Amino acid sequence: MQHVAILGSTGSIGTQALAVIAANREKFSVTALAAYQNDQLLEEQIRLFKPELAVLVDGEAAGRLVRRYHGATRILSGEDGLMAAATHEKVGTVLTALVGFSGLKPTLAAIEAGKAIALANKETLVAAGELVMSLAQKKGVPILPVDSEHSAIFQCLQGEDRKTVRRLIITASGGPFRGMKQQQLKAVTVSDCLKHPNWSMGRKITVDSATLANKGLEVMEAHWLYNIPYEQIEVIVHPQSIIHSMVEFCDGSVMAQMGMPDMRLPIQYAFSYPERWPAGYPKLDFTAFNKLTFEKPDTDTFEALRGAVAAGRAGGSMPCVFNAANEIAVYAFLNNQIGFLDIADVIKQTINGHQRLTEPCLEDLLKADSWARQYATQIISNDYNHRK
Ligand SMILES: NC(=O)C1=CN([C@@H]2O[C@H](COP(=O)(O)OP(=O)(O)OC[C@H]3O[C@@H](n4cnc5c(N)ncnc54)[C@H](OP(=O)(O)O)[C@@H]3O)[C@@H](O)[C@H]2O)C=CC1
Ligand SMILES: CC(=O)[C@@H](O)[C@H](O)COP(=O)(O)O
Ligand SMILES: [Mn+2]
Repeated sequence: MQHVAILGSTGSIGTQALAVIAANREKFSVTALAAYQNDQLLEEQIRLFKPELAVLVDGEAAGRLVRRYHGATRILSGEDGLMAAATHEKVGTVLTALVGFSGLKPTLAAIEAGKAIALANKETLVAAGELVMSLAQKKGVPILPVDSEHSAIFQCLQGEDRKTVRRLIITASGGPFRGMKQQQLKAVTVSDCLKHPNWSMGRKITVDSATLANKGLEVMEAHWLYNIPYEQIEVIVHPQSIIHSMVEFCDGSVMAQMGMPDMRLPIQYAFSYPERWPAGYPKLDFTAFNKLTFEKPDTDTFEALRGAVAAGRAGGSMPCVFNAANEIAVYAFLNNQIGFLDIADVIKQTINGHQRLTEPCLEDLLKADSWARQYATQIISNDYNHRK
């Protein structure tokens, strides 16, 4: 029986993780659930999964839940509540499915407390890969990938000697604007952007997929998860999202992991590893997908990918700053404060304004993150607000 905590239980990954658990009820006990403010959905989840602890970071939302709910689950709020869920003594595995930099502190706390991490929150590794991976190594806890590409690579690497890996090939769908040039991208709307061709996901990652920043974040995530230099990580556009990523070995042999674009698969594998459990999710029909195609990413048009890889290569505090600027720019875009192409521009300006720290500690990264958020917010209010 696995005792799990799900941080971000009301989101796209969180709800799919609970679907995996519901389909394998005898294997799991859901000990803690945490979300930001969706008290209605969290209450439903409490009634279904009966956790010992449920957390809403937002105090008002937690207050609403406390007034309505009178069962056995303890309800907490705020950052302290989130930390309590991440470190609950009965929990063995913590699924980190919060969105953004907010995942970092609870993930570090969970590792410190010796929990296995099923990691969906890629921003944690982007912002603080060195700290997270070295703490995990020190504590002897596994970081099990949930992100589909990293799960694919993890599966391809099973039983292989890491020294024989020549390169990781990360696939990208290309997003809803694949093939477009900057002139066309000037006019795209939030609603165009939220129509991902293959995956149904939260709003932030869906915008990241459209700018290709998601692929840049994933390159950094792979660098830290698999301890592999950037020169050995390649991105290839594969519009069908059937091959989830590949590993090329020193003899030229390439292993690929394939499947329907369905996050329940990698989520389940992160929970079941080292076992593989049966599942009733839709299976791949090769006659329906009889053409798998590949192209080079257009980094002149989708500049965020090139910027992310450059930030990753620069290292130190730069990836953390890239991530923070991206988060601010994405939410500004979602709030119609800036256009689609401005996202990459805000990131670029923030990166250019940053004095990189070479070996940042956690406090340095927290400062770099908040500096970048303020800087990017200032750019948006100075440079873009007057254009509207
Ligand atoms: N969705 C997907 O298919 C994939 C997602 N990922 C990664 O997984 C992570 C989650 O993505 P996704 O599920 O799409 O996101 P969603 O926006 O759908 O869900 C985010 C979840 O995190 C909670 N949350 C948001 N901010 C905070 C905060 N400050 N403190 C505590 N909880 C918070 C939300 O609560 P509330 O609902 O109450 O606001 C919600 O439960 C991201 O890092 C993403 O990049 C990776 C691969 C695929
Ligand atoms: C499902 C998943 O893992 C996402 O990160 C997905 O990869 C997004 O699709 P893109 O390939 O368009 O970024
Ligand atoms: Mn992914």
